[in-house]
Amino acid sequence: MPPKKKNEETKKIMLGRPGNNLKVRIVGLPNVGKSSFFNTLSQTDLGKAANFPYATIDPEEARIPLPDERFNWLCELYKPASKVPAFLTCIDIAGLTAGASTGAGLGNAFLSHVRAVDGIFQVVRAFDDAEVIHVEGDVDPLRDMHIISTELRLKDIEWVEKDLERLKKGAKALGTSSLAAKARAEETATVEKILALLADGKDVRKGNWNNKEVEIINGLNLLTAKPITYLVNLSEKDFVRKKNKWLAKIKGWIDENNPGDALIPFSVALEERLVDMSDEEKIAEAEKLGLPKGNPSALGKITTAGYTSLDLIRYFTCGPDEVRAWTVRKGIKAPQAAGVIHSDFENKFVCGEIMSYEDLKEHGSEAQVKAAGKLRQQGKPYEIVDGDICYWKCGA
Ligand SMILES: Nc1ncnc2c1ncn2[C@@H]1O[C@H](COP(=O)(O)OP(=O)(O)OP(=O)(O)O)[C@@H](O)[C@H]1O
Ligand SMILES: [Mg+2]
Repeated sequence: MPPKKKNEETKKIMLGRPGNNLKVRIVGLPNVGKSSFFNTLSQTDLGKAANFPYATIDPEEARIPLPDERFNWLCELYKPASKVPAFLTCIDIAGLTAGASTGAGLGNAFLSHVRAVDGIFQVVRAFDDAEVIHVEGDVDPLRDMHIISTELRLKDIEWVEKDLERLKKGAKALGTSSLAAKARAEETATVEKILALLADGKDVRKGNWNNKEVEIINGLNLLTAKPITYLVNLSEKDFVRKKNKWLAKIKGWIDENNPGDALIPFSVALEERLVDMSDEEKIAEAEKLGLPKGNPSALGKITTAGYTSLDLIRYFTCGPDEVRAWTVRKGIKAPQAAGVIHSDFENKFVCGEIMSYEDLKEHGSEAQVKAAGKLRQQGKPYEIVDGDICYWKCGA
């Protein structure tokens, strides 16, 4: 008989911190449009956009509601007193310059800010505007991407080298035979593997890791393990005509260096004009510009991409008082998902009454979903599916 597949192999641990309140940080060179982007995203002037490098010094944080048709539909159905959509927490930051890993610009403080988040929105400047100073002298997104990627990697190398030193020092005291010594040797081998990958110019999230290695990587909280969504900031004109001399090259750079990372072209200049418009005005604007019917803003797409890059999904709780989306990490089990609402729901978890969004949409009401036998009682082992509608039951 072939050996049974171990549970461990079928269930892959994810890179990154566990948890449901994950954050992305906007990263990029100075003066590429980060704060202006952040402002439009949060519809506030928190980011202090200004036409000079390093206009942003203190990080600013905003919670960005996720566009969500399922949520809108549920609100229509339940007509609740309170509506709470899913959010992505997004933070603005000062610009990063070449040499940051060794302390240039606002170097080390900057990199420690990046360490504190889970994902990265990297704003890449591809708009020409002589009025807006470029710290490197001219517009060259590939050079800029190379600078950021190098700084993040150099910082990781420094971090990993320190850890390796620590491991080697401790190893002597442990001797060779104990269990602890064996574990230490395994950890050292993994850290050496990480270092080799980084030294080869690759980002940690692009490596091939088994679960044990992922746990060690997660413990190190490395910068290049965090997912990146590349946001290419175009002039409004280029965004509208979907043409820019850099776009194909940027795509090529990502394919070569970080295959699979999302690339989203947008225009901060256009977003700034749209931000004060009503929905109808935005649709009219799209028509005027010759863009596809609907809202011409890329912000919804960007927020969704950031959320997805963090492996986040959401479930809903619905009733006349409130329709609410709860963000959880993919792979989460029912009790932990319930615990996002209240720790008692997790500690005294009994079961969940769960239906899928699709079933509710098909049958039109909870009662009919129940009549169709599709409202199910789920126990502790149940893994939440994106779009589940849950009602938790817990003991006294
Ligand atoms: N697509 C665009 N077209 C034209 N100008 C733009 C575009 N995007 C941003 N700008 C302009 O670039 C300037 C710098 O923007 P912003 O302050 O947002 O940059 P930043 O990346 O936050 O800079 P810092 O690193 O200094 O905080 C602003 O004057 C802004 O209006
Ligand atoms: Mg700024």
